[in-house]
Amino acid sequence: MEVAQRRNRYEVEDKQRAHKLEMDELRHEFKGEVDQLKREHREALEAMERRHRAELADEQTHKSRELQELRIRLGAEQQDLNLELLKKEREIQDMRSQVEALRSDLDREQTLKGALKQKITEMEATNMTLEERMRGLQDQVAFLESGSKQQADSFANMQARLQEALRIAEEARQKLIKEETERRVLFNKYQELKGNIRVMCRVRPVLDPSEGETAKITFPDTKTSSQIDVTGPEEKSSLGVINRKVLPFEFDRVFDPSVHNEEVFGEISQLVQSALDGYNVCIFCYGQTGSGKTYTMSSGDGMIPRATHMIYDNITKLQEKSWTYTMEGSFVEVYNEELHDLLAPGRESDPKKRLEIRHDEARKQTTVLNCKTVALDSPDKVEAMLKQAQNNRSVAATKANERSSRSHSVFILKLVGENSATNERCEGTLNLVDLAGSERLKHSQAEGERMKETQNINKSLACLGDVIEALGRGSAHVPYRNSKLTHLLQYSLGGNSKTLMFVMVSPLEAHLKETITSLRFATKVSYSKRC
Ligand SMILES: Nc1ncnc2c1ncn2[C@@H]1O[C@H](COP(=O)(O)OP(=O)(O)OP(=O)(O)O)[C@@H](O)[C@H]1O
Repeated sequence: MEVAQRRNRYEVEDKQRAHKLEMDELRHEFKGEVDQLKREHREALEAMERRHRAELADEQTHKSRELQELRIRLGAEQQDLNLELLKKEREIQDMRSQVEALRSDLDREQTLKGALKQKITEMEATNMTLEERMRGLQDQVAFLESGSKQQADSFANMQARLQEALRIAEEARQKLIKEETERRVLFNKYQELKGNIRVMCRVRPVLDPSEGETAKITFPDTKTSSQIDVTGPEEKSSLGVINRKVLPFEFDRVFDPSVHNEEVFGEISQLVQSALDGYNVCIFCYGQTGSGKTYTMSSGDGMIPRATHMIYDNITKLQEKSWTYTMEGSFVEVYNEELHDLLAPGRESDPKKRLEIRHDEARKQTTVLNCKTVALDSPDKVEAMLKQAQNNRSVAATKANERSSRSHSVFILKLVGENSATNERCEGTLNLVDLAGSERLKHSQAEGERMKETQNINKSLACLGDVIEALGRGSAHVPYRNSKLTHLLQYSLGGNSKTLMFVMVSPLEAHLKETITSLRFATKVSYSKRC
């Protein structure tokens, strides 16, 4: 049993060993097969990968070639499109220019159409007028053909009507001329009622604050503007009280500093009219240096240019009343009681050409022998003349120190009017006088030439005051011959002449004394006419 068991065990162990060998062999075989399969599989995979890679590379090459081609094609197409776009833009531009051209053509056409329409309207109107005229002519032809009796009647009728119209026109003209003569008489009466001597006062404005303190000047009469009140300098009473009196002055008119030359001329224009009507007129500007005499008289819009412009206007209007005027101007200066021609300076140094005053007693007219007169047939000539006189005065000023304020200048305007219908004649003179500065220099301070000048100015201004005063009082003796100025103006101061004295006043406190002296002088002149 044991042997059987052992044999069995040997057999089992043999079988196990054989099985194990078999198993190992099988395992070995299997492993070999698996490795082989793995190798084959890997190789197949690798081959497949290589193939796929190659295919992918081929595909990529193919696709990139296609892409390249596509890009090239797109680039070409883009270029074509750009070219097309440029072409279109050029076409649009061309079309725009065409539209513009068409539009301006249209505008032109429309303007042309408008003009043509207007022409047609005008031609239609002309046509109508022509048709009317033709009808009239046809009527005339018919009338002429209708027998001479009717024609003669009609002609006589027309002539009678024409004569009647001419008679009425002549009557109206005569009436107009007569009315002008009457107007002159009435106007002169009105002027005489207003006074043949008038005194007005003008206060100039302060030109700059640096001029100094202003004087206390008031204008209480706002209705008639005829009063000026000046607060005088300080005065000490007998009791030692210091006081300032208000000094009232009254004139025909007082112009405050705000008044312009235009308004001042409004007051004197009636006197200019009187000169045109054949009366002699004198307008003086009196006052201390710098008070505004030259500004009022001969500045660009002063009395002289305004007066001449007014005269030109009126002369033109008077032509329809058969009046024709000639106007002549001269400009002289009275310096140291001697006459000088401001339009021909230096001529009087020749004794034969010295200026001399000649009076025509019968005509009551004055002429200055050897004095240059200028025919003033246009306003330009007046301006040129004023400029020349101004230049000549300035030349003299450098020679004789402030000559303009130390001499009297007289602008003489002679106006001669003739009426062809009535044979009336009138001769008037307008004298516009810018007097020398009226400030009183103390004689002790002035010497030599200056003293002579001062004496002459004081004398001539006092003499002017005396003459006007004597005329105002109606005195039998008027001292014209006491000064060159009054002698020159003799026929423009007396009789039915008109005189206006402007007293010019400075607004400054520093000039207060001169202001009061000037106002007193003017009051003396003004009161005399009321006596
Ligand atoms: N009403 C005014 N309005 C404005 N400025 C004025 C007026 N009046 C005078 N003036 C000015 O005052 C200054 C002095 O005036 P203007 O020369 O007329 O004085 P005048 O009295 O003529 O002096 P003179 O005797 O020295 O010639 C000038 O500069 C002028 O322009």
